[in-house]
Amino acid sequence: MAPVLSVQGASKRYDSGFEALKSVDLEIEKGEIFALLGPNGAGKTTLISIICGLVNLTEGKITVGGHDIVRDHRKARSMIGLVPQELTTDQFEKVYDTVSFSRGLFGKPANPAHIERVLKDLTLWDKRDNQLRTLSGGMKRRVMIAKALSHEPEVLFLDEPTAGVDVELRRDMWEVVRGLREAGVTIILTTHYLEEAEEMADRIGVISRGELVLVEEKTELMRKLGQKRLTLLLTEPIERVPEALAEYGLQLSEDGSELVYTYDTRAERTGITSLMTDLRDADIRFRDLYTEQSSLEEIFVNLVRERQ
Ligand SMILES: Nc1ncnc2c1ncn2[C@@H]1O[C@H](COP(=O)(O)OP(=O)(O)OP(=O)(O)O)[C@@H](O)[C@H]1O
Repeated sequence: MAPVLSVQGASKRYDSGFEALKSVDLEIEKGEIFALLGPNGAGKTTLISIICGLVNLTEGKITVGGHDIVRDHRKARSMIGLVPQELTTDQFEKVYDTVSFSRGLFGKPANPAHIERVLKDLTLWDKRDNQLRTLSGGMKRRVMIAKALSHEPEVLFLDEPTAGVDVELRRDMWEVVRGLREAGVTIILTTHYLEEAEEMADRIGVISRGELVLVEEKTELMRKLGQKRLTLLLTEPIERVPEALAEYGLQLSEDGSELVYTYDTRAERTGITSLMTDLRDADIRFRDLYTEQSSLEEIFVNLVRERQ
């Protein structure tokens, strides 16, 4: 199946001469949730803005639903919904009116049944006659999503959907996004919250200094790049790690009762078997052990650091 979004060799040089994007290639399949991660200034907003037609492409080719974003701008744009970070709506307007007005901006004929479905999906139907200023922050965010969905786009961009919201609202937003995916919408979100990417995305792209340094299935990314930590709870505390075990780079807890061994799950040999033998030879015994996989956050920090 043809990808719903195709980005080929996309580069952006701002008038200042600054190269904000360097030949980015990316394909998004229909129905995916794709998370674009990157530190401040990495180029996330630039990429989204180009796809949405807000910033001009310097080089490359981008299609949305097969439509070229430059040559066939209107068609491409009509397939995209964009939920900006900021709430940009007249606070005195009513929910229903602002959502159906957004649809009109795309030159689409009125479709009350669609607006009703969108509002119901986002549990806004009961609030349809409320002025926006009377809604909670979470409800206002839902209205922004409803507006972006009003013209039946195939791809929805969410720019930092949960920036600065509390934990409860964040979980609520995740539910909304999952529901949208079930309804067949392809979702591309940018986030600083790794927990968010870890929780929701099917695939993750990491952008750093204008380069898409990695695109990977989330589970594969965790598996491939993840380091594991093996913690041994010692029977008797020790004062220091014996010289004979130096090669393992073990970390001893302050009270001397836990030893931590970090190993790479990608490596052919993890070194665990020989560590066990060497521990026995050094007469270090343990009463229990557990392993932990590093979080996406650690993976991400390591990856970006490697590139700097
Ligand atoms: N109009 C512009 N002219 C010149 N440089 C720009 C312009 N807009 C953005 N940049 C630069 O391009 C780089 C990428 O910016 P962009 O906003 O795409 O980053 P981002 O990944 O979205 O960051 P954030 O997470 O902070 O939103 C930054 O270094 C920024 O200063």
